Amino acid sequence: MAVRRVTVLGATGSIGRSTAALLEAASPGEFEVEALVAGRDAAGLAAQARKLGAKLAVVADEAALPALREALAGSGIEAAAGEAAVVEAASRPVDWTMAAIVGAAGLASTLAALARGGTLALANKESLVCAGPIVLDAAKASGALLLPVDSEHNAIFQALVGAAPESIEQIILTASGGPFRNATLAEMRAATPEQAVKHPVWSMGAKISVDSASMFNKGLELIEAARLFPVEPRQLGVLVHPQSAVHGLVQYKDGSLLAQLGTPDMRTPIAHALAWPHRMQVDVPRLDLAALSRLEFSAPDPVRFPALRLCREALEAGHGAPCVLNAANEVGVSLFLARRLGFLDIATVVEETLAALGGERVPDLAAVLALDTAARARAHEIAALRAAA
Ligand SMILES: NC(=O)C1=CN([C@@H]2O[C@H](COP(=O)(O)OP(=O)(O)OC[C@H]3O[C@@H](n4cnc5c(N)ncnc54)[C@H](OP(=O)(O)O)[C@@H]3O)[C@@H](O)[C@H]2O)C=CC1
Ligand SMILES: CC(=O)[C@@H](O)[C@H](O)COP(=O)(O)O
Ligand SMILES: [Mn+2]
Repeated sequence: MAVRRVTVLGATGSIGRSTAALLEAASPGEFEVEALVAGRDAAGLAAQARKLGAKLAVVADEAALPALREALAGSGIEAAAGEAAVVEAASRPVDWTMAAIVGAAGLASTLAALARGGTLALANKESLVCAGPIVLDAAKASGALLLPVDSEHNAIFQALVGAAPESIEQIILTASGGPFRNATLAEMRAATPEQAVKHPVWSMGAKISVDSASMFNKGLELIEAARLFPVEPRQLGVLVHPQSAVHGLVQYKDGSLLAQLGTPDMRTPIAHALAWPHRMQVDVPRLDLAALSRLEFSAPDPVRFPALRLCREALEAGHGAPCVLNAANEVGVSLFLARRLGFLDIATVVEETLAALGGERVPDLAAVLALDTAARARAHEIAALRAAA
């Protein structure tokens, strides 16, 4: 088989490291790494670039360039920094790109990779949420193949293969319920960042871990699913499933329910996207159904987890509402992690920012970026008022 060239955006993060582990475990000559991109972790990026024999390593933060250069000295690996360098790295010709930068910060490189063509394995759900039609149009224009890596969407993609849209009755996303699945509202009000990032099942970056705790992750995933799959919002459902063994389900109109199961390890969906349409050997622990013995499912609690309602409202409102919701949530999460906002206030900041700016139109990328900036500013103002109250 011909060598496949790959680029990893967000290489030093949780998804990036899982992707690197698969590339490292592959047979010699199977993959060639073109570029690795990170935010500011120069040491982690350089170590990974050396291990994988990358041609280029890029940090978004220009202040991290001297450290990156020093860490790569003598390796022959090119080093670069800044937002333009990130986009240039994403535009370089490769067969496969992993988009795993966290947040709307990943949008420009996701679009650059799609414009170039090839396969884009998408973990960066925020880019689909804040600019869904623009991302999908970019894939269509270049003929790029967009494969979902988010575990639920990857599962649904697998359960949908070969399905006619009219045969689908419902798509169900499973949710672990996060660290506060059984917490009281009072406990959630007093929640600390340490408690919120302690996910009961998955090992992930801080932002998505907080999103899982608030269930904004599942709400963002509802919007992501509406962008990716040929169904109406009313055909999308969420079930809390604490074991996280079933990742997603498709209910067909003949009564069949198809699901994808596996141990909660992101190497499986990443490998699915890396090998598609084939399968590759992955040495993750196998799901032992007899040991698990029981699979539980329940409806999410709308009172403790208003995020699902807010995300559904933004999805129904369309236009700029998902962009505003995403930006406000990113602000809320970062303030919460910095101990400047209460956990439950994240949803309040999102709701109030949506009420202020959710009706804006976003005809093009410039409008999306302007609305993202405006929503962040408004979310900061709202959060400051809450902190002062
Ligand atoms: N982790 C998981 O299991 C899953 C994650 N996802 C999605 O995948 C994405 C990544 O998540 P995760 O890996 O957990 O996040 P992490 O926080 O672990 O990693 C984020 C990565 O993005 C880089 N980064 C941050 N800001 C920038 C920037 N401005 N420009 C370039 N790179 C940047 C970070 O670099 P640095 O290290 O230098 O800060 C790091 O490499 C998110 O969108 C998340 O929702 C989806 C499903 C599962
Ligand atoms: C692994 C993955 O895809 C995450 O998005 C995961 O779903 C988070 O867990 P929650 O179900 O708790 O949001
Ligand atoms: Mn997910």
